[in-house]
Amino acid sequence: MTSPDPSATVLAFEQVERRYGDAGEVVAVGGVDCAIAKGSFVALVGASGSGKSTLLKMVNTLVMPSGGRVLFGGEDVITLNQSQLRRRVGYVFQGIGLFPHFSVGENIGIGPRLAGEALPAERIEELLTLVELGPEMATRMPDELSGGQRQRVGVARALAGDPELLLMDEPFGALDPITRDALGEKVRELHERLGLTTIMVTHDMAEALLLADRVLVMDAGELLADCTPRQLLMGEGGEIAQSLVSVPRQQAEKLAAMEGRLA
Ligand SMILES: Nc1ncnc2c1ncn2[C@@H]1O[C@H](COP(=O)(O)OP(=O)(O)OP(=O)(O)O)[C@@H](O)[C@H]1O
Repeated sequence: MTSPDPSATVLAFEQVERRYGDAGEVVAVGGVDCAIAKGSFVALVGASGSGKSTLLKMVNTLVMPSGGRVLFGGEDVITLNQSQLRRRVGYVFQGIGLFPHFSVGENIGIGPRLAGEALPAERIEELLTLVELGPEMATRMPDELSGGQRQRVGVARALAGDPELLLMDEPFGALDPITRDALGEKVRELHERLGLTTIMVTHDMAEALLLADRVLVMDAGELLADCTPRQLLMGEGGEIAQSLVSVPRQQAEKLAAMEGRLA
């Protein structure tokens, strides 16, 4: 496993804030400070509405901060060339977001195409292979795919520009648990193989503990905990983080108790 390199910060949030409403009364993200090391796989967890998506969207400027800065490779993202930024940052959207009237191959190549470059068929095939889909999928339409296959296409599309950073917003939310597990492991393997830095938003603490090497917990726009899975399992991170950890823990305990009764 490639270990994260704490000496090389690839992404830094400096007092990042995003407010909504005429008077800025809705605080979606309220002053987040955090540095992400090159090569790390970070899970961003927290209740619905805690600001996870907003924080992620400020990295590739889909949302602009109301205050503070997001630095990518040491530079403020809003000063970077936007099409280059979109190439360097792969984004897997919540709810997949494939274009229904474009084929799978066209969906995968949409980022480079918007930047004026057509992806060759071999590259599309290579990207499909990376996510374990056959080359024949390139000509299919999104509604001819299963949810898991669509999500694989979403990952292939995010990887099309050879990104340094992969952002995933609740990528496996709508999938059955078996497909979800398989895709999670696939993404972790691609993270290692392609030398990526990855941030994944998830509601599922078990998924975060199993896949990530660092877990950030958000609540009401604030970063409440920044722990390794081991630290969380040892009881660190505070009350809200521990209430999230207690969900998979109690499930595991109930299953173990059932197994005990069956034995
Ligand atoms: N465009 C917007 N206008 C007004 N309020 C917004 C807007 N986008 C987000 N918000 C508010 O900001 C807060 C954080 O939203 P955000 O989508 O970042 O949360 P989240 O943690 O990603 O939630 P979920 O897990 O449900 O996707 C919420 O209260 C939300 O209603």
